[in-house]
Amino acid sequence: MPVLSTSISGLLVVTWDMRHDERGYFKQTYQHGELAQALGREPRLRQGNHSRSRAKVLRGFHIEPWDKLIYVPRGLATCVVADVRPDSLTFGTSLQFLLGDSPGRLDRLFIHRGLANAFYSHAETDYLNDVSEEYTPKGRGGVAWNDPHLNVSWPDTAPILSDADRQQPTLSTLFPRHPFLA
Ligand SMILES: Cc1cn([C@H]2C[C@H](O)[C@@H](COP(=O)(O)OP(=O)(O)O[C@H]3O[C@@H](C)C(=O)[C@@H](O)[C@H]3O)O2)c(=O)[nH]c1=O
Repeated sequence: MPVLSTSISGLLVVTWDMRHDERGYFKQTYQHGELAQALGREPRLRQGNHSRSRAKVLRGFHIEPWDKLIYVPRGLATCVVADVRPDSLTFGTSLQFLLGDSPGRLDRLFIHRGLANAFYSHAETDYLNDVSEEYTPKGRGGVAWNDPHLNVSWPDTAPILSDADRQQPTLSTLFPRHPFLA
């Protein structure tokens, strides 16, 4: 089964073998049926996104009302997914993946709506992101990339950030009475 579960429910790693020959390689990046079996429902993909980031860019933790199936076909990115769902048993935990060209992996991550994800580009990096809803700015949120509770060990302490990502709130601001943050 090429779809692996993780310690965070709703976060799946989709991994397929590469077929190499004299021309290069071929690999599948996901298959609808395998994903449906792992999710226990039909995956829904309604929009495809592509961003290119310069080296040292960090696109910070975004919480969005859609599922995401991300892929880094070129470049190298440290991708972090954080559980910021207040009712989740793994609230406040995160998992880190090195995706893209070697030493990164050409895996896809399936990220359920409501989880937060962010990435840092070690080199110029292309980031593909298929999502389950068409874009609307309504309902988008975020968490500070350097939130003290998430305590992510990013490869850079002074990355290039957007204005919005410089101003994202901390978990303590979003959930002031959450018992896990006491
Ligand atoms: C997310 C999105 C943004 N936009 C616009 C809004 C803005 O003008 C411009 C750039 O938006 P942002 O600064 O929010 O882009 P960015 O910081 O790259 O946001 C992305 O971050 C990574 C971590 C993700 O996983 C994505 O889901 C998405 O949240 O593109 C769209 O037109 N459609 C979209 O689906």
